[in-house]
Amino acid sequence: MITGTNLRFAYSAQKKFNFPDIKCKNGETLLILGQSGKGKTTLLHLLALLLKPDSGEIMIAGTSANNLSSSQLAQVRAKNIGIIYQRPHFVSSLSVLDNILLSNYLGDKKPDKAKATALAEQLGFADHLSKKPSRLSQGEQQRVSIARALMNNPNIILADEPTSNLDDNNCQRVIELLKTQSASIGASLVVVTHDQRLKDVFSNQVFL
Ligand SMILES: Nc1ncnc2c1ncn2[C@@H]1O[C@H](COP(=O)(O)OP(=O)(O)OP(=O)(O)O)[C@@H](O)[C@H]1O
Repeated sequence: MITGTNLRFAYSAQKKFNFPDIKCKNGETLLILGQSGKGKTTLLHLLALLLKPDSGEIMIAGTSANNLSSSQLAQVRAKNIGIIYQRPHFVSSLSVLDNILLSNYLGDKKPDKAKATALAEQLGFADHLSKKPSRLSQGEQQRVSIARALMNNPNIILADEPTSNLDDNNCQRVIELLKTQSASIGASLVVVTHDQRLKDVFSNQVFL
């Protein structure tokens, strides 16, 4: 479960955010909708413990992130959270498969090639596993980043605009996969987006 309570964050005196409270229990989904510039990525990065709020509290699996050191925050993140970034960051010299397996290394786990291959098949990019990420289309890269986020069976999956580069077919496929995967491992799934196509497929919603 992840909660964000009374979260405030400012980039500057002019750019301040006061976010609504967030709660997503294990096995549940939450859609956070907002137009461009409303702070969706900022909120997701706060929930991912990549940014520190000026006030308020984030609780991850019953532990408050307040007062944790940077190395403790990194540990909580690696153990609990799978993040799908708005723009995927890959190691360009590694293959798609090795980029996915990096999650296992970073999470202190043995590389699980069978799982990476199974996810690639489910997400429709199994033919590209040996290629360099730069040879894939944006939509394909987005699906690779989803596989990478799911590799360590996270308790919490945070997705930043996971469907924005996808056509309707792939949009449906990706959302189904995210929902099925998070339900099967009992994870909380939090999606931030401005993609109105997702409005009807998530029952819990928060608007920024
Ligand atoms: N590092 C930063 N320093 C200063 N301002 C920033 C920084 N990052 C984001 N902002 C500003 O904060 C606001 C919210 O940005 P954020 O990326 O969270 O919005 P968003 O809702 O995700 O937008 P989009 O849908 O366009 O990605 C924007 O006006 C942005 O310019």
